[in-house]
Amino acid sequence: MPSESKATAVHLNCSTADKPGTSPRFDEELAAETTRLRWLHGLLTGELAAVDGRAATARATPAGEELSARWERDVSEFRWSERAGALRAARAGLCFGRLDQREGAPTYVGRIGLTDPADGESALIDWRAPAARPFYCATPVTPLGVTRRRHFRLAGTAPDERVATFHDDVLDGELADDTEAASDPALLAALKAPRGSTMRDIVTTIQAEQDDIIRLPLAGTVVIEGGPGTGKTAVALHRVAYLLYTHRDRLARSGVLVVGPSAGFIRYVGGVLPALGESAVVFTTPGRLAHGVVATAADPPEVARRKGDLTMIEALRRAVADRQELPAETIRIELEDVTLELDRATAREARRRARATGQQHNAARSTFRDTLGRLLVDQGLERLDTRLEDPPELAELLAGLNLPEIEPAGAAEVSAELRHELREELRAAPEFHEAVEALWPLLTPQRALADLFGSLDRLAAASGGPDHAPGGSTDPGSVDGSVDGSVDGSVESTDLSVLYRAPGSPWTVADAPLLDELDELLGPLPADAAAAKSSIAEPDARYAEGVLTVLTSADRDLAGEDADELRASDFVTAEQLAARHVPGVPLTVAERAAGDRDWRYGHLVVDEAQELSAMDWHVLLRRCPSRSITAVGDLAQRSAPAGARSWADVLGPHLAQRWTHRSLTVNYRTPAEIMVPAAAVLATYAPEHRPPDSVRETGEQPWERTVPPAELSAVLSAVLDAERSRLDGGTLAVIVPEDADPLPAAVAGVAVHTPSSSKGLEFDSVLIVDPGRIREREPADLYVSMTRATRRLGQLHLTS
Ligand SMILES: Nc1ncnc2c1ncn2[C@@H]1O[C@H](COP(=O)(O)OP(=O)(O)OP(=O)(O)O)[C@@H](O)[C@H]1O
Repeated sequence: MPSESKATAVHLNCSTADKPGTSPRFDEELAAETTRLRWLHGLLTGELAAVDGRAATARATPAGEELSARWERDVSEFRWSERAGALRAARAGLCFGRLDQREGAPTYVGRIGLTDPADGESALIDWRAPAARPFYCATPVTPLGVTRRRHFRLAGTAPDERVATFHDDVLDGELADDTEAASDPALLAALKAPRGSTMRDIVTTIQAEQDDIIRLPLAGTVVIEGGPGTGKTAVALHRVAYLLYTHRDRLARSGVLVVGPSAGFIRYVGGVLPALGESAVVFTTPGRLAHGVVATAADPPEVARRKGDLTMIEALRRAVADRQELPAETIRIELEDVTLELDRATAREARRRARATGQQHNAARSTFRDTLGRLLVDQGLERLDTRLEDPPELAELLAGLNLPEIEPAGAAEVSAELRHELREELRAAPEFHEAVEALWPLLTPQRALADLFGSLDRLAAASGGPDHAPGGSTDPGSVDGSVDGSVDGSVESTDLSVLYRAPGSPWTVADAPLLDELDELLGPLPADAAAAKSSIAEPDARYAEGVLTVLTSADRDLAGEDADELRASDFVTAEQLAARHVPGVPLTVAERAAGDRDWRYGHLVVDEAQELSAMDWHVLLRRCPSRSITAVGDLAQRSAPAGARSWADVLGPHLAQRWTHRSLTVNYRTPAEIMVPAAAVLATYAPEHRPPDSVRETGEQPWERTVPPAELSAVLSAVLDAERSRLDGGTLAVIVPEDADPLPAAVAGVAVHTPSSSKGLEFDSVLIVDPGRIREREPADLYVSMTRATRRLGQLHLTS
């Protein structure tokens, strides 16, 4: 770009009424902006070619056997490929704004930062850079040095995009008018546009109150609360992009975990971060919190409440301790010359020693088995010794003869040999192994939980209390510690019988954190642990050690003097890193993190956070030791029985007072006409919550109709036909009660949701069938359903 046009700052006060063709001056400027946009595309194309070339060169570089060379090559290839990905993602809609300052040349704001190679000056500012902040925050009252902000509307496809039109906010002294958000044409155009099947990013129109939250510091936990449509999800996702940009060195390695309410929601929002050029993100749902399990079923409310309570942590510890049993009757093990008796005292001693190791249940089993074996061999030796002794009469006679003491020749050897024989025999005895399996079984979380919920006795033992000592015994002396030594029988008992269910029942969402907690208590099966260890080749382990050293020293540089900062080694061990590193397969952080239960993320985002139970939070926080968390939610939309009634209730036990609260108040989704009846529903069950203020009106009133069930099919068919014809490329959804009867064929081809599956989503047109039933079950569900609509809402009531 020639430098004089780069420096030109034409202070033309274009009103929002300006359109191409309405003034020669406007058209001239439009052409100049398009020229500049094309120049920026040229820069991007040039950088992309250079970066692709560097990635290819790095890939082709032979690194030999030298581990540090391999590390350097891999890092280099990864970094160049990452930049190439970000450049590609930024092509569409590359530059969307311009800032004219009181001094100096105008700056251009876009989806990525670009530099002019001719002079090394910044040609385009990344929207996340501090210099771009005035684009979102400057107001006539606080102009932040900006005299004019220009929003571009682009047309065409990259690299041939053009500026179709632009709109200026004049922030300069007397010329400035205090423009309301609602009169921002770029925002209104974005809000009026028909919705697609996936969420779009909002980089071009982020509002000041949203930008404030997006740019909050990385450290600490923030709860963002706001009514439906206030942009909580959008803000949380853009905050992730901002954090990855600002703290790339730290977060791109550890990744960010985003938890959303459903798989449908994740599909809906999953494209936003890739579109912003970010990939180090893992998405999951509460039903997937346990490794290897996808739980979708729901529990009855009282069961979900109980499962979501933190008392389950202690109950599960007791349930695991209960699997470390004493035999009800003495178990006899017949060996060749002697019968061994595995009685309660022997088992108790072996259990005491195994528990004292402090290891997880599955790892501690080998101590239990080996101790039991040793005690039984001792018992066998004792029994054989006694049997070999002379009868008492003979011993008396021999004593009377007063013969000199005869040293038993090689007694020690005889005993060692005998011990060896007994040990081998015991090792080969199936009864011994059956006894070990019965008294201290190897357990997966799934088996442990299914066994627990399928047995009233086990549930009683896990409930605690004086009558239910874990470990198959009411003998108080038998409760001698736990897997981690913390079960002492003193914790208050909880009646868990409500959790009983028929064996073979599907996993529920509320089971997921319990399975994860059990995973923590049980640990891997020894075979898995051994396999994981042996699969780590020696050079890979050394490679990982090297990586860890580099990362840790880089972290130290980043962390400065702050002793509270976590280092790479706080998150991973070299062994874990090696296990995650597959030579020759450069997995992304997201891929590696998603496949690793023990991965510790650098930041955690929880969407629809009001739905999470205390147990969900408990297991999630384990994945984020830095407690760098963004939680977004709305207590008025809570329908999960174990969800949050107050943020202090769910966060207090984990974070005490160490979290902050921010609010969003403007509804960018639901038009005012729809918010009126939605607010009326809210007032019936949560009058303490203020509905958000809609940013726009559409002039279209929501409608309601009552039909007899027999006519539902015909009415639905007619209504849906009419809606389809008005969609104009937008989206339509029917929302039915959670326990609805199958819908008539008329809805074929239309997205059908329940209130819970519609959480976090939005559609241009929403039709609610049988709202009375939805409300009867959970009034918040009706509020959620009504506020999914961006344009039209209809409700079909059924006569009883
Ligand atoms: N600044 C903005 N510019 C353009 N669109 C926006 C802006 N803020 C929010 N929106 C749009 O408003 C809609 C609602 O946003 P979002 O889904 O993030 O709200 P929410 O608070 O998470 O809603 P809910 O709690 O109901 O799920 C989305 O289409 C989003 O893209």
